Amino acid sequence: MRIVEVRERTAPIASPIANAFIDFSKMTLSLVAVVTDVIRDGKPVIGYGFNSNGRYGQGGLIRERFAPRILEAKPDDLIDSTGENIDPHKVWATMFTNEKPGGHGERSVAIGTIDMAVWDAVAKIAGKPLFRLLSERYGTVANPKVFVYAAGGYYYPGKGLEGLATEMKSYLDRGYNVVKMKIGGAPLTDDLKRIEHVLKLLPSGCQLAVDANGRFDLSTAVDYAKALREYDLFWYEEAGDPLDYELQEKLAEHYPKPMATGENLFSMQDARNLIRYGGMRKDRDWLQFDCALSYGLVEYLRTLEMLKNYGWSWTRCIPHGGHQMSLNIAAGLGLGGNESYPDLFQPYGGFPDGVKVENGHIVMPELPGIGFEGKSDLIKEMRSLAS
Ligand SMILES: O=C([O-])CC(=O)C(=O)O
Ligand SMILES: [Mg+2]
Repeated sequence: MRIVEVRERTAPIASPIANAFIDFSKMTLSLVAVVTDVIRDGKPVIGYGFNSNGRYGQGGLIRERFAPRILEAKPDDLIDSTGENIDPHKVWATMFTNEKPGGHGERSVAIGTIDMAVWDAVAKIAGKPLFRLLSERYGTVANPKVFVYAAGGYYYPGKGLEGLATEMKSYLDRGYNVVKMKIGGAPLTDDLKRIEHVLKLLPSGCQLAVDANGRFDLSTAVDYAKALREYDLFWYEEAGDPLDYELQEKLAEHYPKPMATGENLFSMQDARNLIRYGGMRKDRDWLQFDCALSYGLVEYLRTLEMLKNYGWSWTRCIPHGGHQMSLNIAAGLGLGGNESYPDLFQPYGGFPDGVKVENGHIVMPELPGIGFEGKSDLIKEMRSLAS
């Protein structure tokens, strides 16, 4: 068996929203199809992948470096010991040929996108949902019930407090019990009004998380911490620059409640620096590393191993990105849950058709691969790339 083609298309996911650092008016992503010569139900197995929002499409890197390396490799160098399936670790090593360590840049996004498509193909060839394949391979107990929270609450031109309240209420109406909103794009006093407006409408048992998208210096992060610690927030996310581990560590002195970060750490080594030097507390803080931005599941497995070695439970991981790949990892390997964008970045985010959120959880359907075939608007886009 062999990989016969790797296709990429850069697609828009633009919207007028803004967080504290960027707007999404020109946002794109890469959609990838990995075409194999394995036939299932009379058709070649094709794996699909895409990168998470926030880092733009990676067509240049994929076309110039990573797809050619896969296609130039000897087919036997990419398959596993059964001879009947692709070995994602070997594909990863092939993509990483002649790449220096460190300075990860955005090649981690390009590789992560192809890696997603490879795992989709591997699970389809095995004829099972990816989360079942992962639990079998890595000795974990699969749990198809996954915690999900609703992310949104962006700064929208013209959207006042009422617009924010309507949005948050609509997430609660759809079964979520944790909702997330942006902070740091307005002065502290305005953000506190926005937060209090949302807190007022949350029924008991529901919680709010806030996300500053790396906007603050230490003193602003501390000012926010002093105000935010008066509330009962689900978490205070990405207060300062994602690579400023000292800021994160010092902030903990002022914020005894849960914090979250990690979506902009793109390698096991960066994640390890956060664990070593960021003062993150394994009894309450949350880790948001997103495989689709950070070299894929092959690297995420290394990150999970690192966490285990530092005594962190995988249940402290709730990845960024809101894609079905991380849902499978959560269900298969026992993460704490996954992000979800009920109304944003469609058709890429979300769940297979018919999957409902109940009391903040979804149940994974038993679809082969990652499950993209179960989401009709998404698979239509994907098939249009492959055909
Ligand atoms: O606004 C963004 O870049 C997305 C983000 O931080 C999140 O989903 O946590
Ligand atoms: Mg975030």
